[in-house]
Amino acid sequence: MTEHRIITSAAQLDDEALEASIRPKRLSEYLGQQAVREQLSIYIEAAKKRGGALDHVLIFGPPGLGKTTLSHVIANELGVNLRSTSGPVLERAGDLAALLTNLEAHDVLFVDEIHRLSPIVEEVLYPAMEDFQIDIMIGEGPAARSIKLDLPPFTLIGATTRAGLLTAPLRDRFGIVQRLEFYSPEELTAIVRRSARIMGIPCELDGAQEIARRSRGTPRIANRLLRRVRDYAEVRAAGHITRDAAQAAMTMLKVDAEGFDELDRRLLTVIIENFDGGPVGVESLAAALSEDRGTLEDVVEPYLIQQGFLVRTARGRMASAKGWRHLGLTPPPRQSQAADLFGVGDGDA
Ligand SMILES: Nc1ncnc2c1ncn2[C@@H]1O[C@H](COP(=O)(O)OP(=O)(O)OP(=O)(O)O)[C@@H](O)[C@H]1O
Ligand SMILES: [Mg+2]
Repeated sequence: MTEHRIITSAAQLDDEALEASIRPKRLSEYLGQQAVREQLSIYIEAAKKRGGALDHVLIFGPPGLGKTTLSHVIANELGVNLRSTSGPVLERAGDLAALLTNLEAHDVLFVDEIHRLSPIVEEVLYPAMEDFQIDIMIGEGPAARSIKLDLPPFTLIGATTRAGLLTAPLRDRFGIVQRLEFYSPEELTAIVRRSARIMGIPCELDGAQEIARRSRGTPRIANRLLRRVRDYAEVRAAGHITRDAAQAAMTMLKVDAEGFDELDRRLLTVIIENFDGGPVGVESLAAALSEDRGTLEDVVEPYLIQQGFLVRTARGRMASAKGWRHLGLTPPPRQSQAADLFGVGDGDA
């Protein structure tokens, strides 16, 4: 059911054609993420000056924040090719070896969902990352022997929503680690305006702001909401995205003032009504919502936690006082104290 969420941060098919034209290609078009951009621009320039490959880069953060985009931007800025694959696709050691031996000097190999690499493939990656070498097995049985192959110096860019699931030896081999943060409403406003300009949609500042505020800190959601608001505006508002048109469209889409949709509200409601506001374990919560645990942890919770509607404690999830109030409920005294004052982090709220 998550696939049908208008504000889902997972990629959807109908987005793809438009995405290609909207997706930033240079660092200067990559809005927000100030710290990440500053650091990377220095590392990229230094690598170019040295005439060497950029150090390996690990990018992590919730879905839709721009990990894939940033990887392409890095390759563009370096002026090299990007070869793309993903953890689950690389089933055998040979799959990775084939990719690696086809790289040109200083190319980028992008591995999406790098936390899902199989252990065998990961073993091949270690010497490749460290010494630009791989061991290949030739033949089978008693006659089999392994030969060492030299690789051109390359840059591995790994992306993941779950940095915590990476093995330590893999994590340690990345010289540059960048965490993407949720975007501010101002940054998202700039992203919406840029996308609208590229798509040729007249969009007023307060229309863009309204969309930005409801985008859960996520550019992918901002761009998706923009397209749906455009549809609405074309039919009801002469194609012009104003604040009123944006509000009306999002009311129709059941995206509320905080940018929450049914699933966000259902999650808070279930914690409050079924579990007295928590704490409740993620498994019980997933069962009560008939949702996949991974979806809750990767897609739904991070924004609710970042915005302080939900608190993760050692004993499970709790709705904060803000969470109660969002649903129009009065938080019990215990809730407002425990969750808001002491609940942040792993304390025993
Ligand atoms: N910094 C940014 N500035 C402008 N647009 C952005 C930025 N980051 C992402 N976007 C837009 O958001 C879309 C989603 O980004 P992207 O696909 O890179 O996310 P992701 O982090 O790789 O997500 P996933 O975890 O699902 O793979 C992009 O197609 C792009 O149009
Ligand atoms: Mg991606």
